Amino acid sequence: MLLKDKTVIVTGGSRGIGAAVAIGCAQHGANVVVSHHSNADEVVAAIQALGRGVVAVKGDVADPATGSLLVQAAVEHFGGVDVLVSNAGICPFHAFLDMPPETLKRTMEVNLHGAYFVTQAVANRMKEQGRGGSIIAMSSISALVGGEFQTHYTPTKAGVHSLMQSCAIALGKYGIRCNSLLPGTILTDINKDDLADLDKKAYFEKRIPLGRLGQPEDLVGPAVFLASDMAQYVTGAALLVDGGMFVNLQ
Ligand SMILES: NC(=O)C1=CN([C@@H]2O[C@H](COP(=O)(O)OP(=O)(O)OC[C@H]3O[C@@H](n4cnc5c(N)ncnc54)[C@H](OP(=O)(O)O)[C@@H]3O)[C@@H](O)[C@H]2O)C=CC1
Ligand SMILES: C[C@H](O)[C@@H]1OC(=O)[C@H](O)[C@@H]1O
Repeated sequence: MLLKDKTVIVTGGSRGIGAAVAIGCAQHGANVVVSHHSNADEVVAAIQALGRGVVAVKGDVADPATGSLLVQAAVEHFGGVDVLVSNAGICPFHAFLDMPPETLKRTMEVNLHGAYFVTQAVANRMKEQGRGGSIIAMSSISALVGGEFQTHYTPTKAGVHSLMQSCAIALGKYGIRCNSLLPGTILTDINKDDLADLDKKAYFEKRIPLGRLGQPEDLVGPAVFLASDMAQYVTGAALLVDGGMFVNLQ
C-alpha cells in the first residue's frame, strides 16, 4: 500500500492511461478525484469496488477554473490533496502544411495550458497544506522525437516535460516534487485510428525491444512509484516507459 490514505487527482482519469493510473492508485490505498470531460462511471465503479473513496469531476482542463474545482473536490471529500497526475490530453493527427489553426490552438490549450493551470491550482493547495506533495505530468516519448502528423502535439509534450523541470525548481522549497512520465506507444483510444494502419503498427512492434506495444497498465507502477514516498528524493526527473523503443536505432 504505497499510497495509503493519500489523495490523488488524475486528470483524464476516465479512459486509457488515466483510468489505469486512477485505479492503480486506489489499489495502492489512495482516494481518487477523477477529472474527466465526458463520463467516468466505469472508473468510479471500479474504485468503489476496491473500497476506496472516489469522486468524479467533469470539466475541461483548458478552462483555468477547472484546476480550482478539482482541488475543491479533493478538499471537500478527502481533506486535501497529496498527488496530481496531470494526464488529460488529445492528439488529433493531422498533416503540418494544412494544419487548421483551431486544431493547433485546441491541442496546445488542452495539453499544455491545461497541465499548467491544474498544476498551478494543485501546487497552491499543497503549499498551503505544508506537507509537500508529488506532481506527475504525462509527457511522452514525443517530447524527444517528432511525428509527421503530430507537429501540433509533440511541442505540447516537450512543453509539459519542461513545465515539470521548472516547477521542480519553483516548488522544491515547499517539498513538492515534480516529474514527468514519457510513455511510448500505448494502446488507447487516442491512437486507435492511427494504429488501424497495420503496417504502422507492425513497424512499432518491431522497433520495441520488449516486443509489444504498451498497455495503459504499464504506466501504473511508474506513476505509483513517483507518487509515493519511495521517490522522496526524485524531482525534475523524466522516466521513459516505452519498452525500449526510444533507444532502438538499429
Ligand atoms: N496512448 C499513447 O500512446 C500515449 C499517450 N500519451 C499521453 O497520455 C495521456 C493520456 O492519453 P491516452 O490515455 O492515450 O488517451 P485517451 O484518449 O484514452 O484518454 C484521454 C483522456 O483525457 C481526457 N480529456 C481529453 N480532453 C480533455 C479535456 N479538454 N479536459 C479534461 N479531460 C480531457 C479524456 O476524458 P473523456 O473520457 O471524458 O473524454 C480521457 O480521460 C495524454 O496526455 C497523451 O498525450 C503519451 C504518450 C503515449
Ligand atoms: C497518440 C500517439 O499514438 C502516441 O502519442 C504519443 O505521445 C506517442 O508518442 C505516440 O505517438
